[in-house]
Amino acid sequence: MNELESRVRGTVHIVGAGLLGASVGLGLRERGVDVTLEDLSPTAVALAADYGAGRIREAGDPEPSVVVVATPPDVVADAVERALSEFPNAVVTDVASVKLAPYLELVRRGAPLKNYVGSHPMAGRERGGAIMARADLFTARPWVICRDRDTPAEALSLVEAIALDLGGVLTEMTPEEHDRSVGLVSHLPQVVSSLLAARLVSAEEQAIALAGAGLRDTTRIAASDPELWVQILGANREPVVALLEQFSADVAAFTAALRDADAPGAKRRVADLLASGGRGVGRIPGKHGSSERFITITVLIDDTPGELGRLLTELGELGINMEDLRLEHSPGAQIGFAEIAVLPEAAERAVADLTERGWRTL
Ligand SMILES: NC(=O)C1=CN([C@@H]2O[C@H](COP(=O)(O)OP(=O)(O)OC[C@H]3O[C@@H](n4cnc5c(N)ncnc54)[C@H](O)[C@@H]3O)[C@@H](O)[C@H]2O)C=CC1
Ligand SMILES: O=C(O)C(=O)Cc1ccc(O)cc1
Repeated sequence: MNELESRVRGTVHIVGAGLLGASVGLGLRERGVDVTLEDLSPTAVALAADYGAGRIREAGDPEPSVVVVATPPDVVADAVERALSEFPNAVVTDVASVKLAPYLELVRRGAPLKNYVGSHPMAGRERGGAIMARADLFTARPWVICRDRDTPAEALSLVEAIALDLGGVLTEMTPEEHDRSVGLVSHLPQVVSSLLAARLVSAEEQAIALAGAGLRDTTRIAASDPELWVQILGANREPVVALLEQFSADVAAFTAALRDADAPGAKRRVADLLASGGRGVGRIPGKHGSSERFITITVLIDDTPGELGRLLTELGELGINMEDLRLEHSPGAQIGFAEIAVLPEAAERAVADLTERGWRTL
């Protein structure tokens, strides 16, 4: 294995060896860090060890310098409290999707929180378990750190070292700021996506057959684990309920305007609401963390072996820097669509060069 340098000193112990725990373990192992694993489920911990996320912790192992709690949110406070008492010299962090409820619970129990620094990597997948883990899950993704006024610098820097080793982009917030923010950018989208996708359950087959990228884009996260999300939403209900109430008011205003679309001013209300959606999308950070937008060129590719490879080779030959790539299949047709994102200034030349080489673009 080609080992990279690590900023982490000592052993990292991971409690909860599922998607997040095993991904942290895999990334740190790639950098040569000594990682030990623990899970309530013997199968889960053995799986994570088999995938290379670390070794199962045994009696007599050295005390870790850092403990990463990656259990489901409802037992995070238990696991953090236990780690703080079992390893009094270690820094304990967690990766739970909510930050205020576990923190308040730890305060309520009177846990010694000097060595606890809550954190949350903004990266995940729709399905849990070590089998879905990836060493590069956190690359270029925000990693929120909730430090306290009393957090010692060494404790903070150990948690930051893990986040940075895994390619995360550090962001400091209070637990309240964190929960309000993820309520908007992660929890509300989850509910909206799930409810939208739920409309499809009883839909006619012929309607579903017409579905394309628009529906897929707006429902991708609806396939997420309901059990995890019941916990996340329950723990962050206050901000999420407020956001859902605002969202419901928007839906009601939109519905009223559309119902009376011929009334004076109604078309403008519909247009304004749609346009504000466009402005919102424009604020979502792009691949490089800025709100720079790319232009997507769609290239038609025959559904034959090697066609995509040929396209990628030719893009390289033409010196076209691809910022993102997505593949779509046309239902029922022997054709695929390669959606290539490029910088706006490169788009015109890319289309011209590809067309000259015989590619069909949309
Ligand atoms: N799934 C996602 O996309 C993301 C999840 N998170 C957070 O990461 C944490 C873990 O989530 P996932 O890895 O997706 O779940 P997961 O279900 O893949 O893994 C959780 C693991 O914790 C184990 N576990 C449960 N209770 C335990 C206990 N008391 N002691 C030790 N192990 C225990 C389970 O057996 C399981 O293997 C959650 O707090 C979640 O909010 C954070 C970012 C993204
Ligand atoms: O799909 C996405 O945008 C995600 O990155 C998913 C996700 C789910 C839960 C989290 O706590 C953080 C991230």
